[in-house]
Amino acid sequence: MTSNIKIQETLQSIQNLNDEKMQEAREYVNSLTKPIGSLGKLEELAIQLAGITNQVFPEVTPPGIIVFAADHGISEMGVSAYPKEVTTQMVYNFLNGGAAINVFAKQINAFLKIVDIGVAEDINHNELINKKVKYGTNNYAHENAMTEEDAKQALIAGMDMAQQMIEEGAKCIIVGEMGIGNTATASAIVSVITGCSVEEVVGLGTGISDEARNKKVSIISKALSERKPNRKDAIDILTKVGGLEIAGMTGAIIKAAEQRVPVILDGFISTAAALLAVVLEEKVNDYLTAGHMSKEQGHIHALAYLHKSPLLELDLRLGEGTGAALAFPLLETATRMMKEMATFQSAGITTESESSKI
Ligand SMILES: O=C(O)c1ccc[n+]([C@@H]2O[C@H](COP(=O)([O-])O)[C@@H](O)[C@H]2O)c1
Ligand SMILES: Cc1cc2nc[nH]c2cc1C
Repeated sequence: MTSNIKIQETLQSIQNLNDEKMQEAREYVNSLTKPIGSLGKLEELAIQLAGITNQVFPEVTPPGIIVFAADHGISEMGVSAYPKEVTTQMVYNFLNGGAAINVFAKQINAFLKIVDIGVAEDINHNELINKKVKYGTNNYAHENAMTEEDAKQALIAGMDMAQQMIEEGAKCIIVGEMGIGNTATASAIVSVITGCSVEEVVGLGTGISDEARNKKVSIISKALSERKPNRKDAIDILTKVGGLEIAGMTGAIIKAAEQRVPVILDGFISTAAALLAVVLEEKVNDYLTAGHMSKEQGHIHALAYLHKSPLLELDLRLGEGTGAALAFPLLETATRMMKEMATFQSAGITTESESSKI
C-alpha cells in the first residue's frame, strides 16, 4: 500500500462523535447526586468521552504514552538554550527511567514507549523503538526540512505506534516529544496554520534570552517567507518547515481518532501536531483534550485555534508528555464519576424539579 493510500484510508475512516451516546451521558450526568452542572468541566469530559468511545461508562485506563524524539536542523541557528546532542542524551535518560515522564508515567500506571523517529545519532538500547525516518531534519532556514515522502513516512510511523499501543490495551493516548529546537519548528507550524504572526507565537523554549528570542523570530519569519508552506496542506507544512517527532505525533493523533480512543495533548509542540491533524481532517478535533497550558507563549494561540481550554495550568514547559500525564487522572475521575456516583433516584434525594412542584 502506498503511503498516500494508508494515510487517506485512516483519515476517511474518522467518524463524528456519537451524538446519541453524548445525549445519554448528558442525561445520566444530570441524574447524579449533585446540582446540575456543578462538576463543571468534568461533566463535559464525561460527555465527550461517551461520544468518543460510544460508551456512556467508558474506560480510560491504562493510558499509553508515546514519546517521539527527533532532531532539528534549525537547532544549528542558536534557537535553543541547549545543544542538539541533548536530544540523544535525553533519549537515553528516558530509556534508563530517569526523566520526569518516567516518574509521571509510573504514577498513573501508563504504558510508555520511546520512539526514535529522527534523532541525529544512532541509539542502541533494547527498549528503544526504532522508527528513524532520517537523521534529523534539514535546516529549513536554507532548504526544505524533509521530502514529502519522509513526512508521510513519519506520519505513518506515528499511526503505527498508536495502533500498537491500542492493540496492547491503551484506552487513552498521550502524545509527548523530545527534540532540541522543536519550539522553533512548532512556532513556524502554528503561525502558518493559525495566521498568528511569528512574533506572537515564538517563545523562550528551553529558556533563551529575549535577545535570542528576537533572533529566533527573524529566522522563522525569513524561513516562512522563503519556504511558503500552504496553510491548508499539512504534508506541505511538514515538508517545508516540519519536524519528524511532530509528524509522528500527528500520525498517532489521527490513528487514535480513527480508533475512537481519546487523546490528551501535552504542551506547545504536541498542540502544533494536533493543528496539523485537524488540517488533515477536522473531525479529529473532537477526540482531543488539552492537558495543560504551557508557559510557551504561542500555546494559547494554538489552543484557541482548536477551541480548547486546558485542564491544568501549572507553568510547565517541559514537554515529554508530562503535562498530559498530570492531567490524565482528571479523565479517569470523569469516568469514575459516571460509574460510581449515586443517582438522585438510587440515593432517594429530591431533585430540583421535584422540589419546585411542591
Ligand atoms: O511542551 C512545551 O510546551 C515545551 C515548551 C518548551 C520546551 N519544551 C521542550 O524543550 C525542547 C524544545 O525547546 P527548544 O528551546 O530547544 O526549542 C523540546 O525537547 C520540548 O520537549 C516543551
Ligand atoms: C534537559 C532537557 C530535558 C527535556 N525534556 C524535554 N525537553 C527537554 C529539554 C532539555 C534541555
